[in-house]
Amino acid sequence: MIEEKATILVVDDEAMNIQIINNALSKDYHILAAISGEEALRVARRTKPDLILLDIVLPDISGHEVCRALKNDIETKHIPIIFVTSQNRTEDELKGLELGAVDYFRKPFVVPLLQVRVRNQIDLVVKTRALEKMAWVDGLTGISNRRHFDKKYEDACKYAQRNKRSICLLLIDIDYFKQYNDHYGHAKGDLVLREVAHELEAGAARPLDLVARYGGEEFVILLTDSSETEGALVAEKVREQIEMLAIPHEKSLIHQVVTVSIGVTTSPADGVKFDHDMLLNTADECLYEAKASGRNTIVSTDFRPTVTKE
Ligand SMILES: Nc1nc2c(ncn2[C@@H]2O[C@H](COP(=O)(O)OP(=O)(O)OP(=O)(O)O)[C@@H](O)[C@H]2O)c(=O)[nH]1
Repeated sequence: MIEEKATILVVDDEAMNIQIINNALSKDYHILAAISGEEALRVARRTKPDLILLDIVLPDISGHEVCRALKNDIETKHIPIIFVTSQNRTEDELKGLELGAVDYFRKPFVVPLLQVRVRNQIDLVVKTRALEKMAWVDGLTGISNRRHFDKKYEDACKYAQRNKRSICLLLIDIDYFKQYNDHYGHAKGDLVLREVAHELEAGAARPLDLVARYGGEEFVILLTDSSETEGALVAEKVREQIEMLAIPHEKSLIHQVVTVSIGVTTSPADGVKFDHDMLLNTADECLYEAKASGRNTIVSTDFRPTVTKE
């Protein structure tokens, strides 16, 4: 379920039509209104509504153009659009559907029909989101899984290159976890993975930070728009927080509690193209060094990955 009321953007240049739709739907949904095509684009980009009811004839650009623009924008292409119009020409209906609208209905409104068709679309939005979430989430820890990380990582690298920003990668590995499992059992090991994941999320809590389970007992944190100093600060904070959880680990060779080692690296901030896999390799090398230098520590480098030619 969408926890709060779903938001529907109603685009119509006639106040009376907006009023009718508002009366029919506002009990169950949060209604936003726009009276022109340009306003619709602005509101849709800013608020990302769950559904758009879009008139075709508008005073500036047509509803078809609004639909095309929204479907061409990565931020809004997923928003379902229902055309609502007094035009009843089949070619208009066809054009709307071909542009990516999910449904089409005609004025004057039959209110119960409007309500049912809107509810069906919102139900679909809710189910799709639940499925997407399942596909992205690691079942054991509830944080993002590797697939989600891979996607977000690619997007973040492109963003960094385009905008001359740097991103930070932190690879985190639990120390002597095999010994932990062997001594305390796999179920207790699972609990540790959950606690560590929780602590990582608390330590990298900015809206654009991403914490994911990278492999068995390995995690990754992606910090968008962050310098090497910031990356090292976050790494040191989470390392310390995990140590302070004081989860007993009798078989650890360094400490009698669960600890982590962390490799940190940062991408170039000058917009130069870099090899995304190599950045990950660099973080992995740092992690290896952190393990080799005694564990329960971080190793950070400003190593610049090899520039790729394109
Ligand atoms: N409980 C539990 N254990 C897991 C899971 N996935 C991987 N592991 C365990 O994680 C352990 C990883 O062990 P190693 O790669 O040898 O690393 P380590 O013992 O932590 O040693 P260092 O990294 O060198 O400190 C293995 O025992 C895996 O079985 C999981 O989902 N649950």
